[in-house]
Amino acid sequence: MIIGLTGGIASGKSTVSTMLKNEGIPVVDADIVAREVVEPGRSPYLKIVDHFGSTILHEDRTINREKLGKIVFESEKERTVLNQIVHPAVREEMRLQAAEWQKKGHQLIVMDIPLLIESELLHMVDEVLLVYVSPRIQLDRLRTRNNFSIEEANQRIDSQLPIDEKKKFASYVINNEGTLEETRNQVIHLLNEWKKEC
Ligand SMILES: CC(C)(COP(=O)(O)OP(=O)(O)OC[C@H]1O[C@@H](n2cnc3c(N)ncnc32)[C@H](O)[C@@H]1O)[C@@H](O)C(=O)NCCC(=O)NCCS
Ligand SMILES: Nc1ncnc2c1ncn2[C@@H]1O[C@H](COP(=O)(O)OP(=O)(O)OP(=O)(O)O)[C@@H](O)[C@H]1O
Repeated sequence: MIIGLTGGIASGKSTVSTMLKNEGIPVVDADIVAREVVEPGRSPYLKIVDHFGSTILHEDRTINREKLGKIVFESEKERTVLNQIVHPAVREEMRLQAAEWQKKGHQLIVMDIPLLIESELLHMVDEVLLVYVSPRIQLDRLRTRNNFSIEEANQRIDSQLPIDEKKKFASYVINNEGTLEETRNQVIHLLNEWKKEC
């Protein structure tokens, strides 16, 4: 069974995926894969430099994610260009990684995909697990973690489907508004449920 783990930016996907990994569940993480496929020399990297120019590079020619982030979260048009370059490579690599885990005998695999619903990737997973926090908590945690102004944080939140809309697509919801211990208890409860199904 492949579980798609999703949620809004800074809702706690990485927090939950770390808890799942600690319980021995393989997690394929779209954010990590999206970093790997834009390493210098890879095809998406070349396309990004071609479109956005070398001003978005650090001196060592790696991508300056802060600069690129500023451009794409200020412009839907530029974000669409970046998504069209990066997403096909991310999807392909994630499929390969999930297949590797299946070959090793794992029956339960989690794919952590922030844009699972927006990018119409629901066909890649059997069930959707949403990590939920209220929009207020989401804004506060995002601002604190990234040191963003309200405007910068809202740009990123507004680039995604609102978290309350995402809830409608979920078969399971973890409420991450409380303590980490409360979240961990929900993770363990779900794992027990899934293990019965596998
Ligand atoms: C814009 C980039 C350079 C900013 O990099 P940065 O290191 O600051 O952020 P990071 O990659 O860790 O992403 C943090 C979060 O931002 C959100 N986010 C990232 N990309 C997007 C996007 N294209 N649209 C909406 N939200 C996004 C997600 O919630 C993600 O978890 C980077 O996010 C990127 O290359 N995005 C395009 C690829 C993508 O869509 N990744 C998301 C999973 S496929
Ligand atoms: N239950 C919690 N209580 C307090 N802080 C939390 C809790 N869960 C997560 N956080 C904090 O909120 C922030 C966002 O969490 P996390 O990085 O897990 O979110 P994410 O959904 O993976 O983010 P992104 O979309 O950017 O990848 C982090 O700073 C994290 O430490």
